[in-house]
Amino acid sequence: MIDGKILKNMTFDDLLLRYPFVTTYFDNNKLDVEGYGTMTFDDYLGQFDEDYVETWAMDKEKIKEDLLAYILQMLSFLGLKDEQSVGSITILPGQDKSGHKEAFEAITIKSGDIVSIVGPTGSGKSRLLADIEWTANFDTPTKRGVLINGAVADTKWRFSSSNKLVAQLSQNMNFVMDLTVEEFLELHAKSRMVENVDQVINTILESANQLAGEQFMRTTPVTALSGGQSRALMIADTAILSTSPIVLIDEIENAGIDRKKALKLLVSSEKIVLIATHDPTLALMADQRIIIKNGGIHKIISTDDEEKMILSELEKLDKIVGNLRHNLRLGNRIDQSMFV
Ligand SMILES: Nc1ncnc2c1ncn2[C@@H]1O[C@H](COP(=O)(O)OP(=O)(O)OP(=O)(O)O)[C@@H](O)[C@H]1O
Repeated sequence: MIDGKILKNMTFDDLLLRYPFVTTYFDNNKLDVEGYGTMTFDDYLGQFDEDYVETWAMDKEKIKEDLLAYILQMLSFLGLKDEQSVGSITILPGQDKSGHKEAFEAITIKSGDIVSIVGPTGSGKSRLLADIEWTANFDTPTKRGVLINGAVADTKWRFSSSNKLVAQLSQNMNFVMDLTVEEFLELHAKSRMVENVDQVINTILESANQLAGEQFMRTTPVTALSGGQSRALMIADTAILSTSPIVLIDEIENAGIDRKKALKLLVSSEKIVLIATHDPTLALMADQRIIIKNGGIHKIISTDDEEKMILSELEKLDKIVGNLRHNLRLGNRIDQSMFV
């Protein structure tokens, strides 16, 4: 949700990614923000000393208020206002496959949170994601309820194709159209009515290439992208251009993409990220994990310090496995030295 907090917490890079149109505000107000990407707006204003503020009659509070008002106005103009305002979702208990009531009161997930969903094959992980996508109102096989901002969801989320509550990143990302990466991103950026299409394409391409092992270019046809590259492209595109406040991921397989960076990119844009996974590294990257058993939510575990420590060990192991994979791909022999 948009309030003064974003000026305190978001860096310029984040602000520009989330609300690319703010560059116009900075230009109009003669604020030179070039080179301050890692700074927050509050910190940026903080560096103007009293003399400067007096000489130029700078009203810092007004600048902040106006920036927030500008963002809200632009979002409303672009028809994005409602989509931006999902601050939390709440899951209310239903029943498992045997009809037993789920033993929790309510699970609330806030924007910027990552939640993993684990459980045996066929236990109901995808079903939970589907309940969220459908904003279940005790009318799905699980009889769960899903609230948006603590209230029963507006039916617009269910039936509107432009007001998408959820962006899905599924296992298979096969492009069928004959477009280059640039053309694909341009189409998407234009449909979102962003101002600085070229800059947004650059940002997405840069982010995607940071996630993918093998680099690709603007001119690469989307049909020529590898599994990992297309996944990286879709993740960067979702984080930067999609206005859906919730991202549902049905397992990011290990297709050579940096999964930690990918999750970071998604949550940096204040999205709620839910990820169904069998992978321990991904499960522990989440702040909380939901354990599903026989179709019901069986337990909710917060990732504690010990698990976070184990996560960093797991990441080292993943690195070793990644290196082995790389060597296998290059046709090298595997030897003991690769295990350190
Ligand atoms: N509480 C429930 N009541 C009735 N049916 C359920 C319930 N939960 C899940 N199911 C059904 O069980 C089947 C398997 O569930 P689902 O596909 O969600 O499993 P999964 O954990 O995602 O499996 P996998 O790990 O193989 O992807 C689906 O048909 C789903 O609709």
